[in-house]
Amino acid sequence: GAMEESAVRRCCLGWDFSTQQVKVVAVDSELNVYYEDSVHFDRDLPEFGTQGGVHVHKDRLTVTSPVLMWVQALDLILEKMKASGFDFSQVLALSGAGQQHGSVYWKAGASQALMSLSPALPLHQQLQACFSINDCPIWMDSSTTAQCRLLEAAVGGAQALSCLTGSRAYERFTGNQIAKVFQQNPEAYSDTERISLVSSFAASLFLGSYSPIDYSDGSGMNLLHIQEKVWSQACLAACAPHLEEKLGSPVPSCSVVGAISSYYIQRYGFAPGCKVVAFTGDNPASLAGMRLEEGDIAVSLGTSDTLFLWLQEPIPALEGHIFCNPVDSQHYMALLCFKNGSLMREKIRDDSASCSWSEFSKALRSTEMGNSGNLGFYFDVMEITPEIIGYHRFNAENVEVSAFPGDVEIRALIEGQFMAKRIHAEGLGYRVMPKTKILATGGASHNRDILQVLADVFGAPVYVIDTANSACVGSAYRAFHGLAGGTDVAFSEAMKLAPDPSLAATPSPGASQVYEALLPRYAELEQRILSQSGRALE
Ligand SMILES: O=C(CO)[C@@H](O)[C@H](O)CF
Repeated sequence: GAMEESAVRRCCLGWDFSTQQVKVVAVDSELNVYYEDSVHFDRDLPEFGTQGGVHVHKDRLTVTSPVLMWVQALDLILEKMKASGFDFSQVLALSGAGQQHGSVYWKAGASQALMSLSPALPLHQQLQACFSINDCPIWMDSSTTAQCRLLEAAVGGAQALSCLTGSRAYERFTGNQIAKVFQQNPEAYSDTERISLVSSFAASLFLGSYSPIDYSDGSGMNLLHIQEKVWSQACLAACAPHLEEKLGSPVPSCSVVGAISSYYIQRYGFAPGCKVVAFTGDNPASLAGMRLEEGDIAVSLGTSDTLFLWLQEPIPALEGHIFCNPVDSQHYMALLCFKNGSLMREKIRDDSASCSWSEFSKALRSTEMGNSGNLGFYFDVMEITPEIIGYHRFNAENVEVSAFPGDVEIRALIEGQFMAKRIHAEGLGYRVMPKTKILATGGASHNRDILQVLADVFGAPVYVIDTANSACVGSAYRAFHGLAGGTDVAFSEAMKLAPDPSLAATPSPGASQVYEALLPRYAELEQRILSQSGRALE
């Protein structure tokens, strides 16, 4: 009735400034998502001429996005929300996410403009002259290989940099991008009073002043000492001069960084006490949205497969990325990317299951766990984890063979993909625990027979979750967590009202015996293939 409709619906907002769009969700105090909206850069802001939200430059290595497009997208989405009658006065707090690694360069004097925004005007008209670089480097850029080599050399090599910052040097990581800006555009660099990540840039828009960089997204820069949670002086010095003063000090990801700027109170009707909780990277925010807990692992089965790990004691390596954990600042998270994901599964489905997923599933059901000792490695494109390409099949005696029968091939592909995931996750310090849950998402997570193999290989139950808005939802959850007291309250405690994921598969009896025997063989054969290709670990 009328009372319910008009009843106070306190909420938190979760934002996502991603590569292709700005998205927002409203989550009520029972942790239900009841509103969402989005602005797509290509479709809604065509004057910027982006494709997929980005500009790929002629050198095909440099990839940027216009910062004023992100600013204008926020104007648009707030106008859309206002036009739809969204009641901003009910927003208790907001947080958000940004595509990782991208960097925003605020021009000297910009903080004045941020602090004195006129509520009569949209943001983009007032921030036009606030950026020393208008085309921001983003995660798809791969033009900084030289800067990566210099940074690794400056700290004693790739493994040393990984121990210090959680990753070897990667072209997209922000420190290397800042180094390139300093080297190629020194005037712009010296005219820069503040450098933000996309996440802390977005938070700054809501704050009306510069928001600090959070530990978790800051871990994606090759600059933050992830154990000490301070900028590494050696990394800063190797990238650019006077960098620390342009970055400001990093903060725990659950920090309340301030109250919303009066600009939003006057222009949109936000409540004066609305809090801003530090924004973070889209992947850390997704970990929060999936409500990953200690011992859990999230497997996103997409074009490439991505693992989200919760780590207590990370083992930095030359593959994968370790970040400070966004919801527990004493712990860590890791990302591991496996490039041969669904495209590889579809290829084997076409070649060995006559293009049919039901034939594919039948083959999995008609073959035994362990595949009678047959093992396969299937990489149509150069794999990232580890760097292997091609098909490699071995029989129970570890003899390489050129082919398997169709159904053996199908099980060898799926068992191999999941054994690789477990082996490389454990290489970063992940350990399956009695309370471990595997959260599966993405296309292949709709195939129950594939999930059964996942449960068997890990010896843990598999749950299916929907992660369509996970970065936004995770940001709204983090806003509630920040409101509830952040570091003093366990995130899982703040999340106890959220809906539970649905159980999809539990390990078959005898699974752990089968894979405890197979996993070391798989690891050994992987090393054999690597050494034959001259890429084995020393
Ligand atoms: O580079 C990445 C993570 O390291 C991507 O997932 C970006 O965060 C996507 F925005």
